[in-house]
Amino acid sequence: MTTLSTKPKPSTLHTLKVDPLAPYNRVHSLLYSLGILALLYHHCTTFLASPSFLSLLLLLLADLVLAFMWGLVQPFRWRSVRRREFPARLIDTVGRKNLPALDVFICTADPHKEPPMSVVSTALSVMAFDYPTDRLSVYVSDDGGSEVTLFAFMEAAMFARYWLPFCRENGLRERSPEVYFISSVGGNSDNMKVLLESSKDKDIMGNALPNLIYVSREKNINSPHHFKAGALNALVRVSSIMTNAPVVLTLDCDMYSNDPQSPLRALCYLLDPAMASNLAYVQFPQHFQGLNKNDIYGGEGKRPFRINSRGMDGFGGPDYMGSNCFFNRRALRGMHSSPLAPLGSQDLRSESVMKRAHEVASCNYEVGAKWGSTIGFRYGSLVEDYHTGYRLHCEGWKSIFCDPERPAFAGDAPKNLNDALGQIKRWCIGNLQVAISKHNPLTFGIRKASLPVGLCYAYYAYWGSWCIPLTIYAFLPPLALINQKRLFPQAPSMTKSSIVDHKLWSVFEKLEQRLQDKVLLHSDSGVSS
Ligand SMILES: O=c1ccn([C@@H]2O[C@H](COP(=O)(O)OP(=O)(O)O[C@H]3O[C@H](CO)[C@@H](O)[C@H](O)[C@H]3O)[C@@H](O)[C@H]2O)c(=O)[nH]1
Ligand SMILES: [Mn+2]
Repeated sequence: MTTLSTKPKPSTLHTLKVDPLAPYNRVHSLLYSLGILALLYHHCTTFLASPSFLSLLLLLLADLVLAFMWGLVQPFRWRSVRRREFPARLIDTVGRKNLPALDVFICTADPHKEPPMSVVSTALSVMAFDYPTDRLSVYVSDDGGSEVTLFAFMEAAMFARYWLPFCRENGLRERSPEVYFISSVGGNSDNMKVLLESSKDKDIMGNALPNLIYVSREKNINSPHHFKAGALNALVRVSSIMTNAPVVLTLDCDMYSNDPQSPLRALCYLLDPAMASNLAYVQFPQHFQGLNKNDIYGGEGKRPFRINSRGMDGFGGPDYMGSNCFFNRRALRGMHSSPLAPLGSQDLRSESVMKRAHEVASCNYEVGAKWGSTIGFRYGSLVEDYHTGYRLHCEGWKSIFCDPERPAFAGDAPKNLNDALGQIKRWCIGNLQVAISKHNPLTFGIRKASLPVGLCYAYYAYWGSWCIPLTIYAFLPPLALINQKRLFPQAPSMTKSSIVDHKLWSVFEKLEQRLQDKVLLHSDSGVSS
C-alpha cells in the first residue's frame, strides 16, 4: 500500500488568494450591524405604545430571526478564498508510479428512483479516471439489494473490459435489464461480488482494469442500518480489508466524473506535507445539469455549494457535501486505531478475504463499537454529510475546497416540486437534529472548532428558521391591509421600516453576489501561478 508520505515541495502544488472584496464586505458588515441594532431599538420603543400589539410582536420576532441569521452569515463573507492547484507539477514531483491508491465509494439505494444504468455510468466515469488502474478500486454500495443493479454492474464489468469493441459490436445495449429482473429484489441478506480484479482482469488492449466491487450489506429490522452513513461505513470496512487505499472518494449515484484529472487535483493538497497531517478531505462542488430555465426550485445551489464553501475555506475548510469528496482514510478511522487491516497481498476473490469482508459488512459488526460516533461517517442526523464534516472540524481536522474551472463532477438536482420540497425538508430536519443535540454548533462547535467555523455550521443548523420571517412577512402585511390596520410607522420614519430594510438587504446581497461572481470569473481567467 502506498501511503500519503511522499514528499513533494510544498506551495508549488497549489496557491491561495483571499477575495479582494473581503475588506469591503467587512465594512459593510459592521455598518449594517449598526443599522440592525437601530432597527431593533426602534421596534422595542414603539412596540409597547402600539395598539396592534400582536402584529408588532410578530414583526419583532421576524426581525430578530432575520438579524440572528444575518449574524451567522457574516463569517462566510469575512475571508472568502480562492484556490488553484497544478496537477501537472504533482506528476513531475511525485511521479505517476508513486501515486497513492484510491478507493471510490458509490452509493445507491433505490433502483426505481435511481436507474441502475445511471449508477453504472457513474461507476464507468470514475473507472476512466486518468489514474493508474492498478491502484484504483470502485466499491458500489447497493442499499436496495437489487438484482437489477447487480446485473447492470455485471454487464458494466464486461462493458469496461471490452469497452469500445463491445460498444461497437453490440451497439450500446439499449435493452433494459429491468425487463428481465423486474420481480426479484434481494431483501435483507448480504451480497458481495468482486466483478473486476485489477491483477487479473485486463481490457482488450491488455491493460489492467480497476477493481470493481459490488456490496449490498446485510440489513435486519432488529438493527438500525443508519441509511447512507451506515452504507458508507460498511464500505470503509470492506475496502480496508480488500484494498485499504489511503485516499477515499465518496460519490452519489446521481453524480458522475466530468474531469479525469480530479484525483490529481485532490492529491495536490492531500500529498502536501505542510497540510497532510490534519487534512481530512478535499471537497469539490456539486454542479447540476438539466435545471429548468429559471431554476425555479433553486437547484443550482450556488450559494451553499460554492460561495459559502469558499467562505468556510478561509477558516479551516468547507463542510462535507456528501458527494465529490476525497477523504484521507485516516480521518475516517477515528482517534483509536481500528482493528481493520488488509489481509496481506491475497487475491480479492480469495476465500479468506471474502469471509472477512462479509464479517465486517454484517449488521452486527457495529454493535458496541464507536462507528458513527467517533469513527467513520457520523450517525444521528438525516444529513450525515453535514454532520460528519462538522464533527471532523470539531476534532481538529481541516478541509479544502477545490473548485476548478472545468466542473470535476456533475449530476442531477431535484427536478420537480415534490422532490425539491422533500430534499429541503430532509436537510432542514437533519440540520436541526444537530442543533438540538449536545453538539450544537453555537455551544460545542464554537468551543471545539473556532468562532467563525462554529457560526458557519450554526447557520446551516438553524437554516430551517428562515421559515419564520418568511411566513410572517408573507401573511402579516396583506392581513393588516385587509383589516385596515397600520403595521408600519408613518411617513417620516418610513425609511427605517423593516420591510424597506429587508428589501435593501436583498439588493445589497444581489450586488455583492454579482461582484463576487465578476471577481471570481476574473481570477479564473487571470491567475496562473
Ligand atoms: O439508505 C440510504 C439512503 C440513501 N443512500 C444514497 O445516498 C445518496 C444521496 O441520497 P439522495 O436521496 O439522493 O439525497 P440528496 O438530497 O439528493 O443528497 C444530498 O443530501 C444528502 C444528505 O445530506 C447527501 O448525502 C448527498 O450527498 C447530497 O447530494 C444517494 O446516492 C442514495 O443512493 C444510501 O446509500 N442509503
Ligand atoms: Mn441526490
